[in-house]
Amino acid sequence: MRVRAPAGHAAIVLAAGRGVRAGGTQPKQWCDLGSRPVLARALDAFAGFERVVLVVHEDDMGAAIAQFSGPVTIVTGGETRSASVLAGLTALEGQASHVLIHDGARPLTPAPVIQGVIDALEGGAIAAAPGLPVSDTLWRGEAGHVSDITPRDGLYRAQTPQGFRLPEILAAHRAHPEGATDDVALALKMGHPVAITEGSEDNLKITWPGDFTRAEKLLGGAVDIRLGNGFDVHAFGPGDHVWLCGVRIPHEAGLVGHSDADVGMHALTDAIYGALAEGDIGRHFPPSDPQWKGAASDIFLRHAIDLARAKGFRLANGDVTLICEAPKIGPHASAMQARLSEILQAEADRISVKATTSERLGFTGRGEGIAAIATASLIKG
Ligand SMILES: Nc1ccn([C@@H]2O[C@H](COP(=O)(O)OP(=O)(O)OP(=O)(O)O)[C@@H](O)[C@H]2O)c(=O)n1
Ligand SMILES: C[C@](O)(CO)[C@H](O)COP(=O)(O)O
Repeated sequence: MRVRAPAGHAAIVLAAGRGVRAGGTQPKQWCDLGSRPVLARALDAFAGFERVVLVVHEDDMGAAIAQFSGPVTIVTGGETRSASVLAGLTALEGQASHVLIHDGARPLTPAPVIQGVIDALEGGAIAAAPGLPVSDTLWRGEAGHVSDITPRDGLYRAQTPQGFRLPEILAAHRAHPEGATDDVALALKMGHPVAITEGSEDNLKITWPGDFTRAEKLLGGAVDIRLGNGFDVHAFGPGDHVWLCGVRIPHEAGLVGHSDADVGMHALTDAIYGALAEGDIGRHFPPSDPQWKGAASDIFLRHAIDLARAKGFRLANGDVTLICEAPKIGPHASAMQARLSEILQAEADRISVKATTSERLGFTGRGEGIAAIATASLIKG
């Protein structure tokens, strides 16, 4: 489900905290969760909003501009969460009717949670925020012992995004510079009713070190993995070298093809297109088009990986098998691996190049040409 953000609704994503409780060498929102920063994931949820204000610590301004500028307005936060919210609200003053205020430390907010807040505001609520009814018994503890039981009826765990009419929540923050642990508290101090919308257990806030493991488990359940295969053949013809996986190898014959006939790179390119359900090289670079005559095949491979990235995927690994009697591939395999990993901008240990003969059987066995098969796996996120 995609969030439907109405015109006039803006979002503030808070990322100016230092994440002391989570520990680590950098604030939690800048740490990777499933290979993307927590903060990038938090921002993704608001991609459908016209205006998004990202509030960061002054020390992180450079990194924020490098990674997120463009659709997002970036401002410097304050000493406390409330001070950071006020910085975000001030940047939006007069520019939106409603605002959703979200913790940048909540990377997995399901779309229905955000939509529920929007719907309540659209329905006329001044303020609305997601909560989860408390389901455990609540103790008060003193010196390691239970001293009292707090009745849990009517108690909720508050989540974000918390949504408000912008003028009202801005006035609330200005009237209460002492702040509060959330924005609902300030709306209540101003006497505004706050509608409770449906929260989600998946909408966790990374607070403690163990929360990363919980979030990774949740993410793992939703991971989108694609596999593709590719197969290609080129016949030998006149020449004194072949191109295989981007490496020029002297040989007693050349390979015949419209491009440079790099059979290994073609198979890997088709594997990536296959994983994306995007056809094959012929669809993107028609052999009938004279501009690809003699082309270096890295053009095709770069196009395939760029397409994968544009669709939000990254290469998990690629594996190419060349099938021929000659030339011998072994002495060149690591150069091929290095060249492919350079083109794909992937670590070398994600790229494999190997070879086999066909035991002198068939067209490869008779030395009439070279075949290649390849597999590529892509992961979203
Ligand atoms: N001065 C602050 C403090 C907090 N936040 C943001 O508010 C959200 C919720 O705060 P919390 O989980 O408490 O984050 P930290 O303050 O970073 O954590 P800690 O208290 O452990 O240092 C986070 O996205 C955090 O970056 C902020 O923008 N400005
Ligand atoms: C706003 C909040 O996420 C709602 O649960 C929470 O109050 C923030 O708590 P913090 O630990 O003070 O950041």
